[in-house]
Amino acid sequence: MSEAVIHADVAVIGAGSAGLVARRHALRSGAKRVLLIEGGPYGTTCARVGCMPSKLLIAAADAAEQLRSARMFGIEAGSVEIDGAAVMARVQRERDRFAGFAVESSEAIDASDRVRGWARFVGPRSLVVDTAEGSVRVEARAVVVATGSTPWVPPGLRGLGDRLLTSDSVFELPTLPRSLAVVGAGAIGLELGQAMHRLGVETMIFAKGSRMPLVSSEVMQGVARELFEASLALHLGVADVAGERLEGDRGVQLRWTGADGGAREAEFEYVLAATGRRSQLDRLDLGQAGVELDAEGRPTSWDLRTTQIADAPIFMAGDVTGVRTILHEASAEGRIAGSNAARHPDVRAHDRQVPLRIMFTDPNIAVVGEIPGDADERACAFGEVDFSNQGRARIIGHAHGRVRIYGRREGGEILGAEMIGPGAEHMAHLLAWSIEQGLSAQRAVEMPYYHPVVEEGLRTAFGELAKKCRA
Ligand SMILES: Cc1cc2nc3c(=O)[nH]c(=O)nc-3n(C[C@H](O)[C@H](O)[C@H](O)COP(=O)(O)OP(=O)(O)OC[C@H]3O[C@@H](n4cnc5c(N)ncnc54)[C@H](O)[C@@H]3O)c2cc1C
Ligand SMILES: NC(=O)c1ccc[n+]([C@@H]2O[C@H](COP(=O)([O-])OP(=O)(O)OC[C@H]3O[C@@H](n4cnc5c(N)ncnc54)[C@H](O)[C@@H]3O)[C@@H](O)[C@H]2O)c1
Repeated sequence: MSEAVIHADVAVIGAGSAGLVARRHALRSGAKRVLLIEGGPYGTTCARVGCMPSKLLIAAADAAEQLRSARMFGIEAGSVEIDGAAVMARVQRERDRFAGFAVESSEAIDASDRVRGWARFVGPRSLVVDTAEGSVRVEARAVVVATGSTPWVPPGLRGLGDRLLTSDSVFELPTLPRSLAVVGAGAIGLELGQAMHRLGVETMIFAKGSRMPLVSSEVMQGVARELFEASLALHLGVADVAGERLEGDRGVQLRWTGADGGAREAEFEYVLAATGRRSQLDRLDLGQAGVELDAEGRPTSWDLRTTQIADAPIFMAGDVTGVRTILHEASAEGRIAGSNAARHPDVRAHDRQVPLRIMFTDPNIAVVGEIPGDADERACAFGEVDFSNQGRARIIGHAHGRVRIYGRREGGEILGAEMIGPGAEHMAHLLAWSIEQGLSAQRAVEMPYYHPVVEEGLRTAFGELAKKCRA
């Protein structure tokens, strides 16, 4: 039987955040027919298993923490009782609401412009999609690969069966676990590990690396380690983390080698692998598209400003690139990829936004723009503020953390910032917008600052930076 063939101007593989935006922008840029191909569930990673459920769990943890910390203000809230089933029910209810909107936006697309199944390349412009009804051939003038990423689990944890969690499954738990080993201290490990700890789950966090995420200078590394090690059972620099599923309800026996070289073990009800994510390229057979691939199957050439793979009629956007693996960058890349795919071969380079990353831990960790290394010391300077003595931070009982703002010595242009502290998620936005506007440290000091707010700390750091710069 011959395969059905669908002709399209642009084929978008993946109905996640990047793919949905790419489809819209391909249509806006003149494509007449855009085909959206999705192999998994609609609803997007962000809404189903990513940004939204993780922030919902953190919101519950923050509520518990606020009650506990009320004592500092002379308020006795009594013992904090956590109803794990109710916590997870709210996470799931609100998550379903968010994911429902994303499902609706996919299902609103005309059925003839959608295919459900896993796509693979059979040529630079040709795909085969394995659908429930058989395979479909797609011929497109250009293709957008927006296939996202999936959790990676180290071999030592793969045999844990029903007691192994990843971010794909943890939000499905009917109630909070009694105890949890979180393997990985990146964005997922620290956000979820801290939330679980605050929700009364006996939590230990382990990571192979010995550095804290996002911040790069040694000073900020020190601040991050000190703050998080003081409040969490955080074990950095461990090796050989491996587990064994125990019988019945006993959970998991986890073994690891501590940073001091000593062998350790402990029992946990569940293990959460938060050990990084891998681009979903495996099903795609990109080699068949004539794209040059490295040893890990990734394209050797991808342009951040055009999103094009080498000079192929193929564009790549979102987590699959493995470069800027966060939501607003997936959307930005979707916009570029969609419009360039529609215009191909008239491919245009777009300026990318100032990098901005935020971890929703308490305190927040954030990094904005470019962080100069030690080698750039002659051209760049920094100004700092320590939040342990900052007015508003002391008032609200969150007097910890530090902000370091970097700028160019010649002219004082603000380049970037590393921050750990109260409200860093908001201050990071101010900084990102300032950098986008080309603001100098001298001008930033002259901006309005209400009193008393944590942003006054930024003025202190801008002031110190301005003194080190020539106007
Ligand atoms: C726990 C967690 C918390 C996060 N928190 C934040 C946060 O607070 N802020 C933030 O900015 N980012 C956060 N992120 C990251 C953010 O979720 C991602 O950057 C974003 O969702 C990536 O979108 P995407 O479109 O690239 O991928 P996805 O939304 O994963 O879409 C890819 C789609 O492609 C489909 N697909 C794959 N291969 C094929 C194929 N061969 N054929 C057909 N379809 C295919 C998949 O099924 C999937 O639906 C978080 C991620 C996680 C896991
Ligand atoms: N707030 C946010 O923006 C946010 C929140 C959550 C997730 N995310 C996205 O999800 C991505 C993935 O997050 P992640 O935390 O899984 O990855 P990550 O790469 O940030 O961190 C991986 C961690 O796992 C550890 N690790 C790796 N292999 C190990 C092993 N074999 N044994 C022990 N430890 C090991 C590393 O040392 C590191 O601490 C992030 O990079 C980000 O793009 C973003």
